Amino acid sequence: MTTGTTQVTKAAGARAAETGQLAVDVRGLRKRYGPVTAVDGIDLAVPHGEVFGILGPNGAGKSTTVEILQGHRTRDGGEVSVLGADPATAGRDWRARVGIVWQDESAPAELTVRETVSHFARYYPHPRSPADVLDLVGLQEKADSRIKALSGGQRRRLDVALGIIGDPNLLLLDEPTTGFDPAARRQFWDVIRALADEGTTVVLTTHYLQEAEALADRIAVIARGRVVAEGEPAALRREYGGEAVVEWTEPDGGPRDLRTTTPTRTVAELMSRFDGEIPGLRISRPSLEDVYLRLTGQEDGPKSEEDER
Ligand SMILES: Nc1ncnc2c1ncn2[C@@H]1O[C@H](COP(=O)(O)OP(=O)(O)OP(=O)(O)O)[C@@H](O)[C@H]1O
Repeated sequence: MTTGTTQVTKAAGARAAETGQLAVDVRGLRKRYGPVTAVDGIDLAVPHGEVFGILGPNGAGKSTTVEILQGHRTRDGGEVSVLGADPATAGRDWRARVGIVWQDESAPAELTVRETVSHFARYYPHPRSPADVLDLVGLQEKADSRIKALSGGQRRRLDVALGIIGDPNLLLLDEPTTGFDPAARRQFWDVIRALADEGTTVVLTTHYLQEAEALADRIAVIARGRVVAEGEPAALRREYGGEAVVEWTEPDGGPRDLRTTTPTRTVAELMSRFDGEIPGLRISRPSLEDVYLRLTGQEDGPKSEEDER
């Protein structure tokens, strides 16, 4: 359910989209910490209404990038426009339109969930209704629970509730599900999808490939402070996936495999050679995980949900 205010601000987002203005427009972003180059010339273009994933291994420069978008970190170079303003100098009105999900929001443990959300709503000129927000994040049944009694996953959903109570046009999330168990992670994804369905632009960082693939319309893969690939998950797989592998078993029992960009032709040739079923036929394509590992040059691979069980 959306409030009247939500419709008005989302309509403003749609108008910006019509005029071709991007929600996030970053060009040549650079940031150093002493001798360490954390961000080394990043470009990002996120249209209104998109869920955009910044994916990369530890230390790639994701948090630094998002903190600059939030206006919480200075940059050394490049141009940054977020909802049409430079975060380094944007004022209060801009802050009210950008939702930030803090980790470990310092909400008073003795307050109830409803009291906390209602309290934070007062900071914003056009807040959403606290009841709608609790509904959206799936905390309506916990509305009268004290914060100290929430589970970790519920606590994180409260953090999201506080990030969206001001009815932002853009939500910026830095590694929102780190430390979640698989069930909590899936519930959290549902919350993000619900926001996206309402038209909220979402930029989130993650080092979980599966999370980026599940949520993002487009992904920027970053490594060592640079964007190494960008596009829709399926397009990335197509573009960087390379060849398919066709495997089969010869009549003498010998296993065979062939790397090819035309697996259909290979199978057609095999069909003309074999009478009936081709023994042991298997066609595999590189997964997005294979692509990600190659792009980021990781030896030990990205984290998966399984690692955290
Ligand atoms: N305040 C800081 N002072 C000095 N170096 C920093 C600081 N913050 C980050 N760095 C360094 O900058 C690089 C990028 O860090 P950043 O936190 O942006 O990466 P990240 O992709 O978010 O990593 P993670 O997934 O581990 O959070 C790393 O080498 C990191 O050690």
